[in-house]
Amino acid sequence: MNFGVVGYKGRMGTLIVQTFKEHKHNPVLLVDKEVLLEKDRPEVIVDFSQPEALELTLSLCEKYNVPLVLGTTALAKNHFKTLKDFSKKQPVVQSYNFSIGINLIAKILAEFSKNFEEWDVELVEIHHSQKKDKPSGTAILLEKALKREIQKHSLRIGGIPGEHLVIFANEGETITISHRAISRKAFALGALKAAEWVLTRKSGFYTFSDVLKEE
Ligand SMILES: NC(=O)C1=CN([C@@H]2O[C@H](COP(=O)(O)OP(=O)(O)OC[C@H]3O[C@@H](n4cnc5c(N)ncnc54)[C@H](O)[C@@H]3O)[C@@H](O)[C@H]2O)C=CC1
Ligand SMILES: O=C(O)C1=N[C@H](C(=O)O)C[C@H](O)C1
Repeated sequence: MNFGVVGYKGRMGTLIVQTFKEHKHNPVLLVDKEVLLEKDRPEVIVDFSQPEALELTLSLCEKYNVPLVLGTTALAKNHFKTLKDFSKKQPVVQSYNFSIGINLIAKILAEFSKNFEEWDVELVEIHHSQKKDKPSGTAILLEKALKREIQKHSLRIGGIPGEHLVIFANEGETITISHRAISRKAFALGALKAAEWVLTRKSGFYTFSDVLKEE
């Protein structure tokens, strides 16, 4: 497929271009701050950048009439509204975490949310010191899965690609559900799976769990 990447100079953008190329896909549209390289028409656009880029990203999706895979975090309500409006025309896959492991944990939390009602719960998320937002998008995703408010603690140290711990405790015991991304490749491969999948879809707003459901 011919693909486009917004944020192509970043940690994730660089790896997405590399990973997609390894799977024989061609980067034809590369976008970053003050850079727009248009070689050909993309069939899908992948955005791992900053929320401020979303307007430009959606205008490019409109221009080429193509779907979007969106990994950018720290989106506000108005961004979701714009995305949902756009998804009436073209499919959108949005996820704050494109790893298989986190999406499995979200499924477990959703399934057992009732069993944990009487337990205390807090979440610790640990990321590299360059990360701009806190709490992480994944912390928000996991809170939504559990269907209750979670106290969140954010650490920004070193080069850690991403670690999340959901800690439950009652008077006599604790349960910790944890996930560590040991490489950003996990997210890049997830974005690739989503990009290949979204080409087979009609319009609609999807998450990465929808992509994984159909495997
Ligand atoms: N959903 C997921 O699985 C994952 C999501 N992320 C998210 O992806 C985003 C990018 O993360 P990193 O690559 O680590 O950050 P980064 O800072 O290394 O890269 C971001 C890139 O976007 C560019 N950018 C910023 N504003 C822009 C704009 N207005 N227009 C065009 N380009 C713009 C920057 O110049 C930079 O090259 C963050 O929101 C992060 O939280 C990161 C990893 C996994
Ligand atoms: O910025 C990152 O690096 C990451 N961002 C996502 C998040 O905010 O949850 C996903 C992953 O944890 C890495």
